[in-house]
Order: sequence, then structure tokens, then C-alpha cells
Amino acid sequence: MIDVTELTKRQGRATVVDALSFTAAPGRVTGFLGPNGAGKSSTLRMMVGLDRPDGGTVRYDGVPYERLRRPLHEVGALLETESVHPGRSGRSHLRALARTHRIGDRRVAEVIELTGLAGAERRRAGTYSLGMRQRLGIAAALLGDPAVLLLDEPVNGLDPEGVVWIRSLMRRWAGDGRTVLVSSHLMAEAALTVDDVVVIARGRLLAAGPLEEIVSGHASPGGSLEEAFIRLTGGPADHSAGAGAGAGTTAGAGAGTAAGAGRSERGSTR
Ligand SMILES: Nc1ncnc2c1ncn2[C@@H]1O[C@H](COP(=O)(O)OP(=O)(O)OP(=O)(O)O)[C@@H](O)[C@H]1O
Repeated sequence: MIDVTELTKRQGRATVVDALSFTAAPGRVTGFLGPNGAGKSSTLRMMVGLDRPDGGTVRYDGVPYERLRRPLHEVGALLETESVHPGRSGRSHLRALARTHRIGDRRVAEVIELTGLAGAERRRAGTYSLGMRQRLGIAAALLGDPAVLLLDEPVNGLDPEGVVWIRSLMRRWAGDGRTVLVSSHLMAEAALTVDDVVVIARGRLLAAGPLEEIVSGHASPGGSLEEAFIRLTGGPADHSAGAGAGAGTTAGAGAGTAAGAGRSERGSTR
């Protein structure tokens, strides 16, 4: 179980994550949804200790990330297209990472197989397509066979076959009882993949709960997640950060915050 409580991050004078609270449960895929610039990546970075919060906590089964004894085995993360040395092969990148965490070459071979990189693993990573780099990042996240997976826009750069692949991978992980938190601004894709939804804009929680509840509570009868999202945020998911995001948040915050914050204050999304 992931518990994010009152998480806050400031960048200069802007509050990019604003007292954000939500949970993500094992056995479920939780979609972390928001327009561009909503604060999804900033939140995910704080969740794995890459950025220090100005306030609030993130706990995994009650334990803060910094206190996890074997972090790579407990939380795997794909945060952005990993910076991999372009002259290094995918396999040697994974082996180096594995070694620093006392993970053997056998697991490296397994994640290469699992992510469809077999055949390309000896090629220099500099020659990889964006989709292959995404697969390499996912392979790295899987090295420790973690119980929690955090994925920041994992379908970016993937072709349709890759999109289906990552969707079924996430479903399988959740089916195994893992906790999967996946950020996205693609509502049609999210609707096919997630069980639960956390919607944010301007760093604030707008709504959280099971997918069907969010759709039925915020879209017209028979409506879609996309419609619920637009109503909550006041704009389409892929508008650029800036005027649109600001206006959207103001419009959507009233209705959404009450339901979302209430749910998170109870400490559960279900
Ligand atoms: N290092 C930084 N310095 C200054 N501002 C930052 C920094 N990182 C993020 N921001 C700002 O914080 C806000 C949230 O950005 P973030 O990348 O977390 O949003 P996001 O929801 O992941 O958006 P996207 O879908 O576009 O990646 C944006 O306004 C962004 O410009």
C-alpha cells in the first residue's frame, strides 16, 4: 500500500505539489492523471527520494522510502527515459545496475526477455528507439522484482503493439498482487488499464476513487473517463501547462476537491 500524505513541493514561488494526499492499493492499477504541468512527475520523483519534499510524507506499507532496507526490491520506478550511456549496451547497463544491488546476471537475462529486448540487448543503447529505451527503463525497474511499480507516462514513444504490451504487463503485475501507480495524460488509454484513479491539477487533488465511481460521479450518464477528467480539470488532458492548466484547476477544484480530499482523509480510495 502506498500512502501519500500532505505531500508538498515548491519551486521558487510556485507550489507545484500542494498538500497532496492519496493512496494506491496492492492488486490494483492506480492511474495518476493530470494535465501537463499538474505535478505528476514532481510527485513521483519525491516518491523515490529523488527530490526532497517541502512537506508531507510518502510511505510504503508504513515505511518511508529512505528507510526501505532494499529499495530496488521494494519499489521499481520508470521516471523518465532513463539516462543511459549511449555507448553502453542495454545488457551492460542493466548488469551494472544489477551489480550495485547484488542482483545476479540471471535476473538481468529474465528482465531482458520479459521486456522484449532480447536480440537488441547487445546493441549500443545510443542506437535504441524511444520505445526501446522505454523498455530498457522498464527492465531496470523490474530488476529487483519489486512489489510496487511507479511508472511515469510509460506508453510515451511506444508503438500500438508496445502500448498493448505495457497495458497487459501492468494488469499482470496487479494480478500478482503488486501495487502499480501509473501516470498518464491519455484518458482513453488509462480507461482501458486502471482500476482506480487519482486526478490532480496544479499540484492539488481533484478526485480519487475507483474508475467507475469517478466516471459516474463526474461524467454524464454513459460518459467516459475523458469527459469526467475534462469536467474535473476544466480542460483536455494534453493542453499545455500555463494559462489552460491554471484556468482548468480553478474551474474544477470546487467540485473535485470535496470528494477527493474526503476520500483521502479517510485514508483509503475504496
Ligand atoms: N526543477 C524545476 N524547477 C522549476 N519548476 C519545475 C521544476 N520541475 C517541475 N517544475 C514545474 O512544476 C510544475 C509541475 O511539473 P511536473 O513535471 O511535475 O508536471 P507533470 O504533471 O508531470 O506534467 P507533464 O505531464 O507535462 O510531465 C510545472 O509547472 C513545472 O514547470
